[in-house]
Amino acid sequence: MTVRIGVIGTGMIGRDHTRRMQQVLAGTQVVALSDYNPDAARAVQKDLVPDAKVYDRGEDLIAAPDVDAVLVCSTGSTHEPYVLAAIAAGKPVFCEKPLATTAEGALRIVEAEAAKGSRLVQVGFMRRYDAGYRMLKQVVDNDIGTPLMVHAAHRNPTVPDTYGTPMAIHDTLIHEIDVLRWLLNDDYVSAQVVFPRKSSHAHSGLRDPQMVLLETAKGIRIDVEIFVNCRYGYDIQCQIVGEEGLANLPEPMSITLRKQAHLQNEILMDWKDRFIDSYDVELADFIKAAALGTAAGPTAWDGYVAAITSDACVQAQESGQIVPITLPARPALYD
Ligand SMILES: NC(=O)c1ccc[n+]([C@@H]2O[C@H](COP(=O)([O-])OP(=O)(O)OC[C@H]3O[C@@H](n4cnc5c(N)ncnc54)[C@H](O)[C@@H]3O)[C@@H](O)[C@H]2O)c1
Ligand SMILES: O[C@H]1[C@H](O)[C@@H](O)[C@H](O)[C@@H](O)[C@H]1O
Repeated sequence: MTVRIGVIGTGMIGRDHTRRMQQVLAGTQVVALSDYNPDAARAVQKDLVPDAKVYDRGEDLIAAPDVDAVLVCSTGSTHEPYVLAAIAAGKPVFCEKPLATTAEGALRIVEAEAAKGSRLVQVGFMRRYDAGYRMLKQVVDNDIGTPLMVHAAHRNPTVPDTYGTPMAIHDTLIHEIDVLRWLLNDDYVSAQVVFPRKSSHAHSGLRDPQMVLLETAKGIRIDVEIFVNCRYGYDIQCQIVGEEGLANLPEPMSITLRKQAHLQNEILMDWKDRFIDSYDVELADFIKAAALGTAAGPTAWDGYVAAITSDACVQAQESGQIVPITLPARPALYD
C-alpha cells in the first residue's frame, strides 16, 4: 500500500520531509501541501512534487479523501489545531516538535487521542531514532551501573532574530527534555535555569547561553548548556555518569585528517545534516504504522510531558527559582 501524505507547513523542515518522502523512503507519496504562505507551498510543489495539490487551508488538506496521513511541520504555535483536526478525522498524524507550545494545548491532544482509544499521533523527537543515541541507551541500560549525573550541551552556530529567550526551551532544549527522559527511563521533578555571562553575538532580546538544571524522580542531576550563538558548529554533547562507568554520545562520523601539522575532524554546521539518518528512520516508522491506520514512536504523552517540563523551565527562566514539576496520571493508552 502507498500511504498518501499531506504536508502542512512547507518551510525548512516541511520541505526536507517532503524530499525524504518523495526521494528516500518507500511506500509513500506526498499528494497534498499547505502553508500559511501559499508561495512557500507552491515552491515546494514546483521543486519536489509537481502532482501534489496545494490547499489554502490546512484543515481542508486534512479532510481531503485522498490524504491518508498528515505531517504537521508548521510553526510550533500552530500545531495543536491541526493535530486535533487529524485526530477527529481518524488520520495518523506526525507532528514536529513541539506537540504544542503550552501544556494545556498538549493535554487537549492527549485527551482527544485517549478518547479515540487508539494511537494516531507521533511526535517528531527524532533523537530516539539516532544510531548514536540508541548505542548510548544500550550502554546506559547495561554497562555503567546506576546513572547518577548527566552533562549535556546543545549548541547551534547561530539563530534568527525572531528566536527569543523562551525558545531556548520550547524550540531547542525540548530535544534534551525528551531524549534524556527516554535514555534514563525517568521523569523530571524540578527545573532551574541560570544565565552565565551573555555572549556578545546574541541579539539584544536573547539571553544566551543558558544553563538548565534538571532533577529526576530517581535523584539524577542533569545540567544542559544551551548555547545558540556558539559560532563554531552544530554540536550536540551528552555524557552520562554512572556508578560503574561513564558513557559519551558518539561524535558524528567524519574523516580524521592529518594535514599541515594539524589533526582535524569536521564539525557539522546544520541540524539537517547532524540528524539526517534519524529523520529518515523516524518517518519510515511513521509510514509503516500509518499504513495500518495507527501511529508508533514518541507519543502524545511524551509531547505532553515535554510541554509540562518546558513550561516549568520557562517559569524558572523568569523567576530564577527552582520550579517543581508534577505530572498527572498517565492514561492507559500510553502504558
Ligand atoms: N525535529 C527537528 O530537529 C526540527 C528541526 C527544525 C524544525 N523543527 C520544528 O518544525 C517546525 C517548523 O520549523 P521550520 O524550521 O521548518 O520553520 P520555518 O519557519 O522554516 O517553516 C514554518 C512554515 O510554517 C508556515 N506556517 C506558519 N503558520 C502556519 C499555519 N498556521 N498554517 C500552515 N503553515 C503555517 C510558515 O509560513 C513556514 O513556511 C517547528 O515546530 C520546529 O520546531 C524540528
Ligand atoms: O528547530 C531547531 C531544531 O529543533 C534543531 O534541532 C535545534 O538544534 C534548534 O535549536 C531548533 O531551533
